[in-house]
Amino acid sequence: MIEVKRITKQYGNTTVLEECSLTVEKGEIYALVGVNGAGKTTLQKLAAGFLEPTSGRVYVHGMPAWENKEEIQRYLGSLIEVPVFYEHLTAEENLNLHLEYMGVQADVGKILGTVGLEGIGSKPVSAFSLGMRQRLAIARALLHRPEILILDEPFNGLDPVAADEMKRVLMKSAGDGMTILISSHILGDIAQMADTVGIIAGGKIQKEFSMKEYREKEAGEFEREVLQIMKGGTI
Ligand SMILES: Nc1ncnc2c1ncn2[C@@H]1O[C@H](COP(=O)(O)OP(=O)(O)OP(=O)(O)O)[C@@H](O)[C@H]1O
Repeated sequence: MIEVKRITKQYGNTTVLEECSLTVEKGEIYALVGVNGAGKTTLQKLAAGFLEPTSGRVYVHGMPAWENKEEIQRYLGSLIEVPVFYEHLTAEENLNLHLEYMGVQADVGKILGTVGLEGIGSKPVSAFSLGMRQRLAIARALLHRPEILILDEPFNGLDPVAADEMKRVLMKSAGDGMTILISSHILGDIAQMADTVGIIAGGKIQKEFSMKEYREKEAGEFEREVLQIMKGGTI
């Protein structure tokens, strides 16, 4: 569903990604892990069609993402960087406007319930806490039941209960066939929910972990290996 093929991305003279490739299959949760500045957000923006690659291509739903950046939004839900809302409007009004923009219909009340914002009522978004904004952003990403979800640090600002609920929602969605590309610094979250974990370093995916295999290993083995790679060691 997402195919990153030998992508290079430069900002001016700085090369952030260099001949980077990865594939995310239908129904898979693929997690990107890497140190600050490794290029996780850049890669997710390229996959969402928000950035033009310097070279190489990303294919989403079989289409080159940048060349079809408007078309692919029908298949995509995304939460990348700080979500922007109409601050003076309620959660429901914001979601209804999003539906209008996407030209689709969905049950706004139901999705607000899914992210724990049921009964939020007439409070404007300007009065939301960080966690409430994050929940609303996840609701917006899920709203039109996209085939593909791209989430950059979606658990930021969520309390442990909300983060746990969100993980369950995402795992259920993937079980129903949704393809998810996610980034997170919280290795415990990643270990729990991802099918595949890609460590990004030096502009490339340095190692991929199949989590099925790691779940059968000794507890803590995954975290130990990831940290070792991120610190520049070898295993
Ligand atoms: N618009 C931009 N112009 C110039 N440089 C940029 C731009 N966006 C990102 N960068 C640089 O690209 C590199 C990768 O940034 P990116 O945000 O993709 O990393 P990240 O892995 O998501 O980091 P973090 O874990 O801190 O969120 C960083 O060195 C960053 O400074």
